[in-house]
Amino acid sequence: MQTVSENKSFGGIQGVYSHASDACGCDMTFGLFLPEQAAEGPVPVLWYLSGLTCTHENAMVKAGAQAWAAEAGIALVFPDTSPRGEGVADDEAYDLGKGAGFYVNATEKPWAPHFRMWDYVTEELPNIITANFAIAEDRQAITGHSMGGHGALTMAMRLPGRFRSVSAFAPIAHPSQSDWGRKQLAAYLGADESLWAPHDSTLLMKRLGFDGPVLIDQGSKDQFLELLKPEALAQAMMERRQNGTFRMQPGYDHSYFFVSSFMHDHIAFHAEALYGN
Ligand SMILES: N[C@@H](CCC(=O)N[C@@H](CS)C(=O)NCC(=O)O)C(=O)O
Repeated sequence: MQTVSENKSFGGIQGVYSHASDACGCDMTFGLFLPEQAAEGPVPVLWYLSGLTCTHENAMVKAGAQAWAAEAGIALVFPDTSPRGEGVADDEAYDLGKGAGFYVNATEKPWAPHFRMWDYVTEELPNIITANFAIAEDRQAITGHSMGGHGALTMAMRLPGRFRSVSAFAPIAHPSQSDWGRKQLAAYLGADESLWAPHDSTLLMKRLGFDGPVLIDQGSKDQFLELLKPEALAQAMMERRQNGTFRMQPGYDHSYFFVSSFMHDHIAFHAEALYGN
């Protein structure tokens, strides 16, 4: 693992690190904020998964999360959204290929050799951060924005016991029924839609739910509402009687101005779950 940069931030350190990834078969870069409490011993961690077109950097510089994470004594991890590098397949469209890994393990050409973001985020990167930093493995929570909200929700529901709480900002909530989903799941996983279901939060909510608290925020003026399908997830949460809160936030769009407006709420929500018994 190489240190790309380390900057003091709110008493802690905002680092950027790169490493050779076995899962993705290329070099990967991630951001990690460690609060100053990490000097005393392992701290809880909140994963933040980003959306389409993002790298590790967007949320790290625009979500305004470090101040609240420092206050709560929580580390933040900002993974990249896809494999990178010259030998990695890509598409001209912004919503497929690089910057659009959709947090799945691709099985189809030309994506299969590198696009293994599910394994990267759920297996390889957790091992790297717990081996190298003062992170409490038994106190993890996860959140994300848009495609990252989709990743956070699917990981939380499919890995019971891993995360104490899950939240999402404007998640892609029902990708198997959306143009933000059908195209990508077909490209990465093939035409058999039964293989898409484990990557659809609405279907997972109906089938599995989450054994912990859920918080979803969605802007009412989000320009991608028709693609995100928040009402499908809200309905599934009700049907499941899921422990959770779904908030429509009047007037907010899809941007990081929306994400940063509610970041304090999300970190406080996760802190309660992470510091409880
Ligand atoms: N570029 C696309 C939208 C992509 C987009 O909105 N990406 C969101 C996540 S889905 C984002 O976080 N973009 C990067 C940023 O705002 O920093 C478009 O204009 O249609």
